[in-house]
Amino acid sequence: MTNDSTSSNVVLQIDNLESYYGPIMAIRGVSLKVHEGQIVTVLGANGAGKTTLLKTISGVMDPEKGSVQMEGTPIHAMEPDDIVRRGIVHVPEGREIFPLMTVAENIAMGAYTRKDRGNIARDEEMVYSYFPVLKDRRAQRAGTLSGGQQQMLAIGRGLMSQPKLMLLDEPSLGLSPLLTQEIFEIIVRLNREQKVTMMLVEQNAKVALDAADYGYVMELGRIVMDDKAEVLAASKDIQEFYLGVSQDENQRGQRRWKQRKTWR
Ligand SMILES: Nc1ncnc2c1ncn2[C@@H]1O[C@H](COP(=O)(O)OP(=O)(O)OP(=O)(O)O)[C@@H](O)[C@H]1O
Repeated sequence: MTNDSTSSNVVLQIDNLESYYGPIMAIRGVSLKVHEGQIVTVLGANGAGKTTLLKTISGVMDPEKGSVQMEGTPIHAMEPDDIVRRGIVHVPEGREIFPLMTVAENIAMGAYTRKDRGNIARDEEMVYSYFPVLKDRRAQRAGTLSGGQQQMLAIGRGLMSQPKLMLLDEPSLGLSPLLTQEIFEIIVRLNREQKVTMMLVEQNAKVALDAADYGYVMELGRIVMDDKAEVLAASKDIQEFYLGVSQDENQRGQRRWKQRKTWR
């Protein structure tokens, strides 16, 4: 099974990727595809290699083997700035906003790689239209924002580079279920309305599969399963390992699963 059921262009293609931290092999022969317009999720538990995969795509880490291609061009030997200029932006785990700078300054920083400087004010307004709370707080230091607002700022700053592909590392991390839902609704709107293709890594399989078109599951640095998001959401293995449903409990478990409002 590969992510080939759509005829749209392949934005990102990864083949047999291997990445290491010193002697530790964190990515073990990963291959995947992301098509234009899709939301693709990579699910996996702590330490599965999701962050390392995103760091290797965005050029923060160099792979030992394999290739990363964007629209057919190899990018795995490029510098991170050049990868941003080509249209891939990485919204890191923990947001990594600039805490002492204001919200407006953080957003302006997102445009640092842009050659076309003409439409920056227009794009700032676009970001504020998705995240009105940031507009209200644009003169406030970013470090004083709540966790959810910082996540919004990290996404907003990423949008300022005019990405074709946004890499999102655990956007739900540390957020309440309600805020997680709100952030994911905005991610889906950005995908549909601003035509930003999304690759998001998550431990929260429920929200990620609800939003995604296609999903890959990582374990110990490998892809162990991939399929359309709705097929993964219905799969027994996914329900058992990632959605907290025990198959041994049979009907009792099934009943409880149906009653649960959230799966995590
Ligand atoms: N800086 C590092 N030095 C050495 N090993 C690391 C480093 N960062 C991650 N690892 C190891 O690489 C493997 C993959 O880690 P990675 O952070 O990519 O996983 P993850 O799926 O993103 O998990 P998490 O959700 O906890 O971030 C793990 O075994 C981890 O211990």
